[in-house]
Amino acid sequence: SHGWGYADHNGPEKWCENFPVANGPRQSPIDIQPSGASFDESLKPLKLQYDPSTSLDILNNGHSFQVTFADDDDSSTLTEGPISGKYRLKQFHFHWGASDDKGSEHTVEGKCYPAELHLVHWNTEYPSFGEAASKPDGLAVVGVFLEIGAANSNIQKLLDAMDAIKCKGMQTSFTNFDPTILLPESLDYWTYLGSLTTPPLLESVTWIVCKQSVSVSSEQMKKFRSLLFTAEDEEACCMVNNYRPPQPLKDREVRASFK
Ligand SMILES: CCCCCNS(=O)(=O)c1cc(S(N)(=O)=O)ccc1C(=O)O
Ligand SMILES: [Zn+2]
Repeated sequence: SHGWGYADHNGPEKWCENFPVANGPRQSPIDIQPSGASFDESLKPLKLQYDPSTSLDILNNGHSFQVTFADDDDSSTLTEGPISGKYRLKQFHFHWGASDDKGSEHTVEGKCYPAELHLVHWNTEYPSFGEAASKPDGLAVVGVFLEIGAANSNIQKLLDAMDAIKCKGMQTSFTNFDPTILLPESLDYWTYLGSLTTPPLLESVTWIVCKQSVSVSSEQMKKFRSLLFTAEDEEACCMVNNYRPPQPLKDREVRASFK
């Protein structure tokens, strides 16, 4: 298992061996310090327009699970917010911990959340996702924190598919799903220039992290942890702690869309 992962032998502390950009100037995630963020009145509200008919399937990709969207037209897009132009939704996925006290990638004044949702979009200025992923303004990822509280019936729709994608490489149809229902009521956000949080760690992401979290119950978090990093024919390893810890802010500013 030479591939990257989240274990001691192939986890975040080792990624720089094959991906030297891991120590680059704009790595993600970061610890967000609200007192250090500057309110920018020029930041617009996020405009998320998703067509549920673009959702295709749900997949265990060996490092998370993702819902993949058809991105061959402008049916599901992100516009406004801190970005210019139009970005298409490609997939969303989550990061989570082995227990409720950790799991998010971004932290807020050192506070970890039990999980974090990422909605990945690519700039239609470029001909494809793969092209966009290598450009400094190629990707825009919306991050949403999950906080332990009431059970979330919208997240439950995803969890009901977990048994069908238990092992790496398993996927099943997941149609007619509108990811808007996963978002918090307020779309106030922090934004900064960063990177993918998994290899290849490309420094091509405009991060848009929502200030408000959404709820998930402790029982629902146990269902996330029922997934496996491993394929059916491998020794089972629970899919937990699939998060990268916060990286140095270096010469970057974090802006807030709200006072
Ligand atoms: C061209 C290579 C790009 C690979 C990145 N793909 S991705 O969908 O943007 C992605 C983003 C992220 S993240 N956490 O949003 O940076 C994590 C995983 C993946 C993935 O590939 O599964
Ligand atoms: Zn992610």
